[in-house]
Amino acid sequence: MRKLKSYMHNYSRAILTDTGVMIKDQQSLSADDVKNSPDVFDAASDPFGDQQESTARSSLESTSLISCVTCLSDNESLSETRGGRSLPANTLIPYAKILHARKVCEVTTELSSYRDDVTSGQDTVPGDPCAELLSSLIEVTIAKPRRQDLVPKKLLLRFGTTLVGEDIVETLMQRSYKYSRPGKSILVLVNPHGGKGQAKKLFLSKVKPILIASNCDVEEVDTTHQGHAMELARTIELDKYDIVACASGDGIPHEVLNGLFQREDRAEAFKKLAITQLPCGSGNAMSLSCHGTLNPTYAALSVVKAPEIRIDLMCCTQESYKNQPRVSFLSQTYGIIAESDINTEFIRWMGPSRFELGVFVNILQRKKYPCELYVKYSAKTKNELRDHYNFHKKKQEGNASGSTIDNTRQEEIEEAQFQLKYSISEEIPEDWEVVDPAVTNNLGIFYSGKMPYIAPNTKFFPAALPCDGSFDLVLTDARTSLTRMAPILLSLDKGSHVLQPEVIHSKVSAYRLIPKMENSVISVDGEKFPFEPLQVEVLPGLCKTLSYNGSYVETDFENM
Ligand SMILES: Nc1ncnc2c1ncn2[C@@H]1O[C@H](COP(=O)(O)OP(=O)(O)OP(=O)(O)O)[C@@H](O)[C@H]1O
Repeated sequence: MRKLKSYMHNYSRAILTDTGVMIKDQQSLSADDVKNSPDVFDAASDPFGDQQESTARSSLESTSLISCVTCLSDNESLSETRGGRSLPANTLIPYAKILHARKVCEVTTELSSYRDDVTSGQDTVPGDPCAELLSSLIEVTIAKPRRQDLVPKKLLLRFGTTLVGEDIVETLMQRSYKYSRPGKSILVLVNPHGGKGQAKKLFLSKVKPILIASNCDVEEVDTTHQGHAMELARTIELDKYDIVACASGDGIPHEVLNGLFQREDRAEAFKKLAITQLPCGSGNAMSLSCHGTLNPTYAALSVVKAPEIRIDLMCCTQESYKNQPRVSFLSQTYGIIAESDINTEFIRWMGPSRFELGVFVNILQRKKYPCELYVKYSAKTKNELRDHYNFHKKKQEGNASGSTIDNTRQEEIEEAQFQLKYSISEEIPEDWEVVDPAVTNNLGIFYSGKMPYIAPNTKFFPAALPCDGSFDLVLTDARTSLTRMAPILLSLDKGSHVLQPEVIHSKVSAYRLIPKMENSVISVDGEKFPFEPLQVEVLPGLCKTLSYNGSYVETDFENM
């Protein structure tokens, strides 16, 4: 009894605004109300189901509420508290940080022991002030900033008298899920070896609480071996899930997409499931590019809130697996970048800097990676590329401007969309062009990609767009002087390396790469592939994923 009564002392009055919930002031039941109220508010268990923090600590609760809500405010001046235990008036909780809302009486009906033991099955007593208050209180779960992370936090709010009960909850949920649908069913694939063995811990301690607090159905499967995620994706029950979230690096989404690609009902699979990443690995380009973060808690919020978008995939064919092409969502690379990624596995303990070290050493050595390269261009020159980018960016913004997103609409995907236009066994098509052999015989970097960020502070493909039916190709000549290579490498964080005259940057829809070396590395989505000719073509709009702003993270390419 003490627990619920003391909790009730600390609800806040609030109003809905256009951008969020505004806290007006803190309220409490009068001592008389509490004293005279029947034991209808007695609860043996925590009425708000918060197992991590007991409501017995409610005297501390108001303090933590203060810090939580003030942290949510964008405006520092709003964070001043008035009068010790009160919530700061005029504090705004943005809808983007509201995970769930429900009426408190719904919470209490869940406490069957409370109802049965205390009320003997009776409904609330008419005229009882506490009961009336209870029926007007809303439990709102928010994602509260705590240090670097977000943690779920429950608040008890009473809204203005004109909108009460169900309407408030409905309005709150609609505004909080403007671009998404609450309560999604998520299959989480955790690679326990991902991220230097931290992935499982990160998922359980940081991600899962946010997904659960958002009322999502979460099923978790640990991958037990290489290729396991691919096997799982081949047999996933499509009706059961909305999202497959990979608590891993980029390796597990690569496997999931390939598992789905191998299904007989792949059109249905790619239509139904959104594939996303919770950044728990060492390479987390998908999360960086789509959720705009490496922090698993912020990515979890994005998974819950972000709209679904369609992105192009790239389909790879090599002689070794000619009859079963593989899909790539991120990149293919040969030369310096591939060697720096794959051949530095032995210094994995260094984390992402091992890659930079590898690139640096290879560039210092002016190592070259001769090849033949044939390309089907979408935009060959830098000017053409800019036009292509501007056109597709505008088109994409036009599509997204339709205010709220219709979550019930499923884009049709058909088997014909999986059929390749080109075969690696056939001659180079007539409308493809050969890249100047003077460059390809002295190739330094070969990197083709579909997402802007490949690592933190490495905006390698700043002109990448989710669904423009093409992908970016970046090439350099190993003969470029070190004095010219240095500024190129140093501008990778801004993405302006592609503007340097020594960097070849095009948009392509297909290519064939024929290495002219005995031994080197081809890497696809960070995984080592056979060292033999590689043909890649775009498969437009096949993959459904989640992206926090309805596109990739902003790269500012148009202003470069
Ligand atoms: N239980 C397991 N044991 C060993 N390897 C596994 C296991 N589960 C998945 N893998 C493999 O681990 C590889 C890397 O996975 P992931 O991308 O999630 O991790 P990572 O830490 O980011 O590694 P990377 O640096 O390769 O990106 C994948 O090829 C995957 O098949």
